[in-house]
Amino acid sequence: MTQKPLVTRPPAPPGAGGIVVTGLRRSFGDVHAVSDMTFSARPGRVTALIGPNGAGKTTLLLMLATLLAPDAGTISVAGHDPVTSPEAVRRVTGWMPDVLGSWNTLSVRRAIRTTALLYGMSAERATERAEELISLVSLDALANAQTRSLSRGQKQRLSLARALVHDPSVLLLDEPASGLDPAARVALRELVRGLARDGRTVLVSSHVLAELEELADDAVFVEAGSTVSAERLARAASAARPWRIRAIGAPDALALALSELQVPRSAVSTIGDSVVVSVTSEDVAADLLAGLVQRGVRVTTFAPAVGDFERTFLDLDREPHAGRPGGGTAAYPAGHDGPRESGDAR
Ligand SMILES: Nc1ncnc2c1ncn2[C@@H]1O[C@H](COP(=O)(O)OP(=O)(O)OP(=O)(O)O)[C@@H](O)[C@H]1O
Repeated sequence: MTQKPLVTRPPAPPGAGGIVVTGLRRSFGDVHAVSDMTFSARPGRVTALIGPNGAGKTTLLLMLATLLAPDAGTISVAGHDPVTSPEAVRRVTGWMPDVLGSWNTLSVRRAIRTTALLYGMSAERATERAEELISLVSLDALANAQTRSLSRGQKQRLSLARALVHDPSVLLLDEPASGLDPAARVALRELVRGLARDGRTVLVSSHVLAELEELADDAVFVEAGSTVSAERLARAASAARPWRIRAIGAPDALALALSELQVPRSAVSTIGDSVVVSVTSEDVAADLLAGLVQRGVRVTTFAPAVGDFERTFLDLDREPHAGRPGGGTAAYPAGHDGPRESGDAR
């Protein structure tokens, strides 16, 4: 498996496609919800927005969606400024809020159709579009159900359908997988990746890092209202990482081989039937695996114990940083250029 490269990039020049944010700030009284955010999200890619509770993710998304004015800084959404050209931004942006505000007594079909009419579609086109989207998000069986009767996961699917009504080139998804069962999560992931493959810019906020690992190409790390610096991300990338090892046969064989390979005892722990070894790089991991196999250890699992996003998130959390507790932003191309690890070690 290929470790995701931890490379930061400067924001694209204003006016370019996708999302470009520079020096963004927004406070609520004394609370600096967004204090210094700078990043870009590129067309054709899914960008994860990662940060602890209260880091400023929703406040950022609201500003991108024209629903909240920044105090300072600049935003470009597909070349448009949400402050000076909110209508242009709304035409190109699909917004899926973390909680769906819907017309409770309308059916799913009518809710989508009404949204399409509000976007200026003809009655005939709005009807067609509602059917297309109902099928896309697999709400066919519930098309005539009142939206108030939907479960949380079904509401999420309706919310996504509404966000897609006008075929936007930029998608802002706030916790899209919240409330979805595993099968619906997989379907959402395929759908969102397909939307990005078609050239859309997708910015997605979620707390479920393992899920973002599967979904996102890039990541923006946010802490206490700011984007995390390239230097801190680079430090986090070079930190030691836990690898999980399982082997068939006598447990002592693995322990003996690790000792022969001079792996310090302090770098080894046991979780259930796995041994977890702290490893500083993929090169070291490759040598370790080769050494174990040479010594006759019958290795069945050898993989990072946590995903790249989760590891970076946890490493950042351990480091002291400026700003309010829990808050910062960073850009982290995740690289979907190789096959992924099976995930059995997550
Ligand atoms: N309208 C508001 N009035 C006052 N404070 C607010 C308002 N909206 C957000 N905040 C505060 O701003 C900070 C950032 O909130 P925000 O909702 O953007 O964080 P978040 O990263 O989306 O959090 P979570 O992951 O928990 O959803 C928090 O301290 C929050 O309490």
